[in-house]
Amino acid sequence: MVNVLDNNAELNLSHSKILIVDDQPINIQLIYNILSSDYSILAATNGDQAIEVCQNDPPDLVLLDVVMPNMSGIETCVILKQRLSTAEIPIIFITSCDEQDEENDCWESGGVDFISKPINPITLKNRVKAHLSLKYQRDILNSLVYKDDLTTIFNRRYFDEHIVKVEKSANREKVDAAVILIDIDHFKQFNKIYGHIRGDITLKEVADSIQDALMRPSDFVAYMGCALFAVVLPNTTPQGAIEVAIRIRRAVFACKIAHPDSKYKFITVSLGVSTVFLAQDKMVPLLEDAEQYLQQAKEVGRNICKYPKLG
Ligand SMILES: Nc1nc2c(ncn2[C@@H]2O[C@H](COP(=O)(O)OP(=O)(O)OP(=O)(O)O)[C@@H](O)[C@H]2O)c(=O)[nH]1
Repeated sequence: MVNVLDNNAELNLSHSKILIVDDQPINIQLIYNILSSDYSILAATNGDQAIEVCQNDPPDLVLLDVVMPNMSGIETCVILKQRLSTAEIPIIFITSCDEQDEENDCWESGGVDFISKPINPITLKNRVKAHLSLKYQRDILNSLVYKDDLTTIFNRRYFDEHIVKVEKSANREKVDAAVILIDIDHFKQFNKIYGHIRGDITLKEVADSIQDALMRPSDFVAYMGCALFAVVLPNTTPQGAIEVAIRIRRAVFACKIAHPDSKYKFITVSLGVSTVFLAQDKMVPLLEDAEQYLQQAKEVGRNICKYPKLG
């Protein structure tokens, strides 16, 4: 069990990644010189680039210049806070202005702190360390609350809380989203043959192969209990979701975990895919829908994906 209140937390901060966002390369260089001996540094010279980096390679902290051409730091922060995959990244503003209005904008847009220019290296180092420590401790708490002990992937509680956000955001922004339900076939029999300890190891192996089949940082898989897994794919077309489901089915089969009582002779999974279509005006309960397709997959012989007809 990890000790959340461990005073040695700073030992782990050296793995932290910090994104510096400033339209002036000389300012990036200045901050880089102060922090690069303690942390890994990423850099972006405008808001669009910063958002792209946060989505594809999420940093532990962003140092964001307020005044930038095209998209300001405040606008960039608002977008990062709106998106599910980037909302939790702490943002410290770097500001050259000492007006109260700008300070208020920094807080209101979702920043956790701000540092005034000219930068005092000691202040920068201490603020960064303080916010990384907070994030580190929050990550540990989240992992205790939201991770499944056996499989180490997300648990049912995480799924329940996040599916609501994904469904709402898909309907509000009129983007696609999908859920894939995955059930291990004839697992009762597998436990009977090999025992529960081997069964547990197999659950972990299946969880790992599903996780490895997911390519985007915003995708996630949760263990729902009873050999059932749920994958959530925000911002994914129905066609894309079906491709992921097929990839998962193949990945699990490719593990070649012997199962003498299966007609395929190896552990297989059945999958049900449910999708929210772009611009659809009614809310589709993704989980219930996926459950029906999973049932169909079980009925037609297992080791298969079932999904809605594409229009
Ligand atoms: N080893 C192990 N087994 C578990 C765990 N949780 C649930 N199971 C077993 O997983 C099996 C799930 O069975 P079901 O999904 O109902 O049925 P099945 O035998 O897989 O058959 P089909 O799903 O119809 O292919 C049950 O036998 C549970 O006891 C666990 O944490 N560890």
